[in-house]
Amino acid sequence: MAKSTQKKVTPLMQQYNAIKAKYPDALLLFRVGDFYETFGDDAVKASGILNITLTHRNNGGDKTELAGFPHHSLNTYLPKLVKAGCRVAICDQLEDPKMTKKIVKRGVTELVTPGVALNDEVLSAKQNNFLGAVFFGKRTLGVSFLDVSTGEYLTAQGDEAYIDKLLQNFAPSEVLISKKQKAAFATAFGPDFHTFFMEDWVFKTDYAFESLNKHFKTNTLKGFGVDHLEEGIIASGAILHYLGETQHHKLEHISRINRIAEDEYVWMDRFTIRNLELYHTAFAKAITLLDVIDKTTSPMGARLLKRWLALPLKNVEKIKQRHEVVSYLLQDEVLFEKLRHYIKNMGDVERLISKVATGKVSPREVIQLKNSLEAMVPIKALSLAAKNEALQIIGEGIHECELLRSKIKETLNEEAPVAIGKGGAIATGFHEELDGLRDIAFSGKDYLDKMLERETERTGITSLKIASNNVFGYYIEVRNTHKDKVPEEWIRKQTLVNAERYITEELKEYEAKILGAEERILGIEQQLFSELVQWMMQFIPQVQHNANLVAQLDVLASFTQLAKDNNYIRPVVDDSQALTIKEGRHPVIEKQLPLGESYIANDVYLDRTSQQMIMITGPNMSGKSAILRQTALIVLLAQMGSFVPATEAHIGMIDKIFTRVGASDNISMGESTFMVEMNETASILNNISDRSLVLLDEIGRGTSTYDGISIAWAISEYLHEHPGRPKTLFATHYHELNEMSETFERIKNYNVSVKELKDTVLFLRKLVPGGSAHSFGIHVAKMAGMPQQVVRRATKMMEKLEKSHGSEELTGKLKGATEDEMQLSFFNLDDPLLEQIKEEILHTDIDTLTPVEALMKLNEIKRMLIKKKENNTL
Ligand SMILES: Nc1ncnc2c1ncn2[C@@H]1O[C@H](COP(=O)(O)OP(=O)(O)OP(=O)(O)O)[C@@H](O)[C@H]1O
Repeated sequence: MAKSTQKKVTPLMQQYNAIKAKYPDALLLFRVGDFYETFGDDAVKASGILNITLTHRNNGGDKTELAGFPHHSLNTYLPKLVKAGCRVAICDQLEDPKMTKKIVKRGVTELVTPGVALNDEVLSAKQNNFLGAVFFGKRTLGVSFLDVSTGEYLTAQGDEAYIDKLLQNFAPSEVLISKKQKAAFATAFGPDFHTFFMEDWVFKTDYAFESLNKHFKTNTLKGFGVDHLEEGIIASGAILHYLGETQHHKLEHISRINRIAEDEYVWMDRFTIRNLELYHTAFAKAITLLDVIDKTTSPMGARLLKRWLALPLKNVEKIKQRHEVVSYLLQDEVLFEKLRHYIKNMGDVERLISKVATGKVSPREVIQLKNSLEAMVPIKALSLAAKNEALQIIGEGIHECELLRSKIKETLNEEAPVAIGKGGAIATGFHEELDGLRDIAFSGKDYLDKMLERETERTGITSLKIASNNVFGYYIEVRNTHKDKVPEEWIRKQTLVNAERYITEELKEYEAKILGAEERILGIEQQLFSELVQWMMQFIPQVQHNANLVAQLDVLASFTQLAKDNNYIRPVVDDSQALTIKEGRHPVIEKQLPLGESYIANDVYLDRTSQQMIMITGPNMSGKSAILRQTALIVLLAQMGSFVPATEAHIGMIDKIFTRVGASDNISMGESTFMVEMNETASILNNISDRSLVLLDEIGRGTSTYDGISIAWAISEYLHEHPGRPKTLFATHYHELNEMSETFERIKNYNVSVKELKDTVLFLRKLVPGGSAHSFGIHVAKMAGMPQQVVRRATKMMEKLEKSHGSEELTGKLKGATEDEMQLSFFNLDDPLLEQIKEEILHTDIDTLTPVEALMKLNEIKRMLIKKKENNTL
């Protein structure tokens, strides 16, 4: 393309080149007549993604690639381009080609990017589509999220782990970053986000505060409770700037900005969210918790449920309120069914009202909005009548929007079309002139018949005919036999062999009217509709408020349905410190068991005084992970306000949930699996509180057995001795860890029971007190279909190993290591290298050392020792 500009270029291509130069990183859809065309590299890309024909046009001697599609197919093709990750600039004709002799004026009217989309085909009903921005400040990081399709605008700031967690929760489709911080972002959050880099000056404090105040028409952001979040606001400012750049200027629906209040929600880091498979899984087809619990019937409800799942509450009173509502709805079946019925019939009010704000709403959608608002009237009445405080509060909050509804009703036709240009949007009786024009345009035949009748009677001519043709327009035809009866005022237009054609004053007027009528009808309809939409803007906050309340009702009704369908019970969440779950089940696994099999429920009890840590041993596949995860999921469900899969659950409020799975699948990231595992674990050890729930699954698995056991032992010891006394479940293959309960009083051993048959094991999946004697990996290998030969050989090898390296030997050593013995013997050696190591350790300030640093140091020492060993053997 660049080359072609130097040669002789057509005016159209000159215009194209000028516009393209302004949007170099976007795919430009260039409207030419009835088509959107793409040229050059854009054409190659578009034809590949859209599977449309790529042709060439000879452009001043240069061959330029060309691919296009009809303009009315934009809704089909645009989503495909955006979903493929393209930024798409839509360049339209800004004037009517008929009105100009020169080249039509064109300009970009919208830049659609993955994070800024309003098109229903690009959006998914059940999911928010967030645009994110991240700013690395000197003290802290700022983050902001905006869903332009719903108007939700959020900000927060905190350390890297917190921002990481939020990015995971809100899963933005696009993240804005300053060009200068490109590398910092990639290092901190990895390569998985769709990013866009902007000039550094956009990320400035003054500019951000100014932009937000200007947008909200405020002098300060204090009213939103975000004015102290400087880094967060910088990120939010970048988002507003980006909206301007992408030609999104109608943003009335973004009426407030909210702080994501970190302290109100249960902390879960990204590993935990991933491990618990809350809303995404490692395998695309696997079922998530969200899939199982989502019984919402409105898109707003579905989106809010995901938010509640990502941000479970810590406030015991609020949690209780939600449980109250579910209890109430369970017991008042009639109310519940009615509420569900009305919510189900509701459109996506939140997105509909955003479309009003952005001026992209169609007449049919306005009718949908009205119908949804009508459904809110009974919802309000039902909620108010309920004998439940939380429901009543919701009922009180719902605006009936009567004025809005009646105005829409009187303005629009109930059967309004999808596009205003199709006509018939405005209701009959709303606009006198419009009605008159419609009469003329649509009841023309009737009018002419009446005129014919009148003129026949007046003139006494029996064979009169009124018709029209392209050349002469409307006329009255008189056969020659009646020529003498023609009134004087009729003007002759055309003479035929047997007849004369005339025009009358009335017919002339009628003709003028009818010719302009259709065009005029469309003009008036368009104007009335845009006046209506403009007028509706004042109701945006009310409608958004309603949408939010209905979303809450929908989620609470969804919890009710879930409890009904799956036999969940009401948990007790309070400020106590213990966790009691009786006959708990895994909400996802229990739905996936083969027909005829039932889930084996298990009890779990944890507290800070007698049973702080449970060491769960058991063979592979016995159900250890399931017990760990179900415990976390039950706590999560309870604290988001849902009932839980158990027969009893008493939960002393949990403020943080950590889960770690050994040897997770991060090998592809390049770090050694073990190091990743240790990094992940270290971040737990640094963040635990006295209300934390820690789940460790096979930690230490990523290294050799001895290393693994030592690490697992050290971590357990640390957690036991930590003043927070976090409640911990530790699943492990290493039955050697059972020895710990002898030394550490709050560690208790349990195992997932199995029955050993002649040469196989039967999984009973029951958690019972006591450790297990050995692991059963070989049995599982056999079950998995390993050849007999391999299984036999493995059994032999194990027997041999157990004889020569009794596991008692190892645990004995480990226990001994807690005394000073080993350290003394180590430091007594007077080798120069060991002397160096000794100095190194003595100069280490243990109080300020993080667990990761400790591991690095240990690794360093190990390397020195290995080197020495190699030198000695040489
Ligand atoms: N309580 C239960 N009732 C019925 N089936 C269960 C139960 N617990 C687990 N299962 C089934 O057993 C499978 C293995 O469970 P799980 O992954 O928890 O075992 P594990 O002991 O952690 O194994 P590994 O040590 O190999 O990780 C599950 O996928 C599930 O299908």
